[in-house]
Amino acid sequence: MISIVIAGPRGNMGREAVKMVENEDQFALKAVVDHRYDGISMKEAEGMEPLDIPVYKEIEACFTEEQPDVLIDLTNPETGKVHLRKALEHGVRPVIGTTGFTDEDIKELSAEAEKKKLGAVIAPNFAIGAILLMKLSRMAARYMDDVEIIEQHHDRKLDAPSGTAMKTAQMISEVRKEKPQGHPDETEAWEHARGAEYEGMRVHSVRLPGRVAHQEVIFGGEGQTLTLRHDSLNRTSFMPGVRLAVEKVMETTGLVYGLDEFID
Ligand SMILES: NC(=O)C1=CN([C@@H]2O[C@H](COP(=O)(O)OP(=O)(O)OC[C@H]3O[C@@H](n4cnc5c(N)ncnc54)[C@H](OP(=O)(O)O)[C@@H]3O)[C@@H](O)[C@H]2O)C=CC1
Ligand SMILES: O=C(O)C1=N[C@H](C(=O)O)C[C@H](O)C1
Repeated sequence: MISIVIAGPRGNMGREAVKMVENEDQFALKAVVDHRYDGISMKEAEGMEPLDIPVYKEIEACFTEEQPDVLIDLTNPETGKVHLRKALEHGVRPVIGTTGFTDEDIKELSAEAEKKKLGAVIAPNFAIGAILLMKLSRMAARYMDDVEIIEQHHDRKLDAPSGTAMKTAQMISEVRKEKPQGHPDETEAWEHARGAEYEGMRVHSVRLPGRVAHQEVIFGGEGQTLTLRHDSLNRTSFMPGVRLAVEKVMETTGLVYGLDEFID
């Protein structure tokens, strides 16, 4: 049995994660962390599943003598970083779905997990299709090195570019030599018209009500283009990946950034 704490249980992702954990026989939900409630049970809190599970404001309250095995964090980048560090300090394995971390953050958090000799996962996208999109993009970039990424999300999203777009660009850069794209003399009459830039690749972030989570990776070559696209149509699409991350974090040591390592 894997004992789990979830941070962010009222959120879009947190609500789905609570349901998933409750439905899996090999998982037990020990407590949830929500900055708006403390010392009550989930069934007494507005916007939570009607469960008899304790809610704490501070994550330390969950790390009592009966330690959980895993923390799932689905909050925001500032909170996610604090939670990851505190989990490691208490010997609890973090699975962080929260996005908005910089390359520096990942390096620092990776060193901390290594020092503690504990498994940790930061997964910018839990959807299996999105992970395949990233892997296929890396494969395509070996042959087509002109590439732009367009990610689209709901307009409640805090971070840009999405964690998925950042990880995709990083995976592409493993095989693509850094180079500028577009016309060498191109100009922008309106600032940011060409989007964000990562090693010469351009990344465009669309935020609209009605969207959930979508990404296109477009490769261009002489007389041809290749478009790879993934769409998450609801948050349930992320749950098989959350389940996989929880199972894998129990078997690993050090930080794994992205579920691509777990999918052959
Ligand atoms: N890896 C993946 O596959 C996916 C990752 N995400 C990422 O997950 C994160 C959450 O997304 P989503 O569920 O849509 O966002 P929501 O805004 O719907 O949920 C976030 C929740 O966290 C709560 N929260 C904020 N601060 C704290 C805190 N200190 N302690 C506990 N809870 C806190 C918020 O409460 P309040 O509203 O009161 O502030 C809110 O209920 C984002 O970073 C998003 O990018 C999203 C989808 C998939
Ligand atoms: O905020 C979201 O919704 C999502 N965030 C993740 C990201 O930033 O890539 C994963 C998915 O795209 C949904």
